[in-house]
Formats: sequence, C-alpha cells, structure tokens
Amino acid sequence: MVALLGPNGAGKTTAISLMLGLAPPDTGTVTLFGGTPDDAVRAGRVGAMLQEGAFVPGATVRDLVELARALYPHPLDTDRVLTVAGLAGLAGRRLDRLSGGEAQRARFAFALAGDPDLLVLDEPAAAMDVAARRSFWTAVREYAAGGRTVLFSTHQLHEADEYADRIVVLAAGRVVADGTPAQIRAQAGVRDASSLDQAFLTLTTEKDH
Ligand SMILES: Nc1ncnc2c1ncn2[C@@H]1O[C@H](COP(=O)(O)OP(=O)(O)OP(=O)(O)O)[C@@H](O)[C@H]1O
Repeated sequence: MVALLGPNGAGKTTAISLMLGLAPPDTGTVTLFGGTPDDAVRAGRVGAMLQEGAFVPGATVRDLVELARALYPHPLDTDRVLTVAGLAGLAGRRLDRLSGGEAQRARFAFALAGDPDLLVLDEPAAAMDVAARRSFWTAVREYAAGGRTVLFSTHQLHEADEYADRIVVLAAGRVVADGTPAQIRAQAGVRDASSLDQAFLTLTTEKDH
C-alpha cells in the first residue's frame, strides 16, 4: 500500500492522471507493468476511484457493479464486491439518491469489481464517517494482502501512517520524500505519529522546490 501525500496543488491528482493514461506527459514516460498505462488499463489490470465522475442517472448500485464487472476479464462476484464495499444493504438504491459517503463507497465498488492488480484511489475516504472509514480501510488492506498494489492519495496523515507500507511525499510537482512511515518521520526529524503534521510541513516547505 502506497500513500501519495502533498499539500494542495502538489500534483497528486496530476500524477494519478498520468499513471492512468488520462493525461499525456509533456516530458518523460509512464510505465505500468512494463507497458503504457493504456495497455495496463485495457488488460484489466487497473481499477481507479477518482474524486469526480457522474453516475448514470436512474441506475442502481448493483447496475454500477455489473457495468464495471462487464469491463474486466476476471471480475469478482457481484455480491462479494457489494459486501467488501459495505453496500450489501444498498444494492437496489439509485446512485443519484446516495449520500456523499455512500457514493464514495459506490466508486470504490466500481474500482474493485474487476479484481485489478493495481487499485488507484484518489482521496478515497474524504466524505466517509468514522465507521465507514474504518471498514473501508480494513477492506482495502485485505485487498492489498491478496497480493495487489493499492496507491492512494490522502490529506489525512494518520491514514498514510497507519495504512501505507510506503509514503511518497510530493511538493510543487516533485518527490521530496519516499520511504516507510518510520523513514519519513525520521527524515523530517520527528519521533512519533503525533508529530506527523510537523513532519509533513517540514518536508514540504523547508526546501526550495
Ligand atoms: N490541466 C492542467 N493544466 C495546467 N495546470 C494544471 C492542470 N491541472 C492541474 N493543474 C495545476 O497543477 C497543480 C497540481 O494540481 P493537482 O490537482 O495535481 O494537485 P493535488 O496535489 O491533487 O492538489 P489537491 O490536494 O488540492 O487535490 C495545481 O497548481 C493545478 O492548478
């Protein structure tokens, strides 16, 4: 599990767009699984949960999961996806009637349905309440424990510290730190998770980016 951290405008969403092939790089190249992002997406190896994206009006949560499953070669069972995403009781609910946190879980279900090798989550838990957040991260960890890679962006430092194996810190479009949570804290000269805010500020503001 890899966390992408960085202040507003650091380039997290841009990096994710490049990795997914949604935006072309002006310079350099992006390689996913040894090929282009388009190749990886077409092979069904990538699932993504983005911050935006309208739902089809009138469609239900179950319709959305079925649509995602139809796009991938080896999808998960519909009921499994609904359970993992915490939507088992909402399968028949229209997407345009979901609350903000429920809609995020529906986006998660869409990303998960194809059983992708790489799951990309852009600020996934932002609108979720405490209980939803906890069950969401438990589900994501179980997914990663099955041998998949999960890349997520977040502004919640404690989420990165608690759930990521590796944290990549961006500032002004550049990587300013890359390591385990303990290494990131050490690099910024703080000892424990309670000082993470300070570590983050030190890493993203002290140098001339
Ligand atoms: N298509 C574009 N053309 C030019 N600049 C852009 C474009 N899209 C984003 N930017 C700029 O690039 C910078 C990085 O934006 P990005 O959305 O990647 O940041 P972020 O790290 O995801 O920020 P936030 O935490 O606020 O979501 C910002 O200054 C933004 O205004």
